[in-house]
Amino acid sequence: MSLDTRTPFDVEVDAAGSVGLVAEHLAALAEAASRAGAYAATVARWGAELARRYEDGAHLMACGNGGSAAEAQHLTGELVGRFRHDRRPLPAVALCADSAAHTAIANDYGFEEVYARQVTAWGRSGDVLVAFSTSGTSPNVVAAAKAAHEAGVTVWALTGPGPNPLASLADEAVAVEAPTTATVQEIHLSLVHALCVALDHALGVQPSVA
Ligand SMILES: O=C(CO)[C@@H](O)[C@H](O)[C@H](O)[C@H](O)COP(=O)(O)O
Repeated sequence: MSLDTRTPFDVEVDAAGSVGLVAEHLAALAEAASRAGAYAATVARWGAELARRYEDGAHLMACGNGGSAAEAQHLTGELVGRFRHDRRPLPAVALCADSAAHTAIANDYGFEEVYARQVTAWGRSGDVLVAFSTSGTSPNVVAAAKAAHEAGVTVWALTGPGPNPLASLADEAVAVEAPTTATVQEIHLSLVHALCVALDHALGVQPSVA
């Protein structure tokens, strides 16, 4: 076992050495965010469309890998729970969250099928699949989009720079122009919140009066 012999002073020096890298990361985010207004019209339309579909009894599914799996769960958490203001729970499922189904499908049919099979199980005409992939090439997310179309489910994709296979396959896509996976993910998270803003507006959700 090796002991860390650094003093608190050394650690401060190390931290100072990374300040430039941190600032660079944040500058890339600010730069990407400054261009994200270009996605506003699409996300606002998705919010209004989702509200209309929820009124008709539709469901939302979301999927992605790694950080994008977390984005998928973040979105469905906002919908089943709430965003800024109290409202009824909205039906939404993150397909990455069922570990038993996920591992069984991966084990028995292959990893590419983990989302497609769940989309086929749950998806009904009029539902929406929100598919996250920073590369737009993840085979399991692309397969989910194909399965969605076979089931009459609308696909909205959030990806990194286009063109990419998922964006091309989706009914509509926001292909975020950003230099790294991390920055694309950070803009995707903002767009998840923006979608909730648009949805709640379309549903007429108001701050509750205390
Ligand atoms: O979060 C990160 C990197 O920031 C990683 O976990 C990343 O999400 C994974 O490498 C994913 O497998 C990438 O897949 P995708 O976004 O290209 O579909």
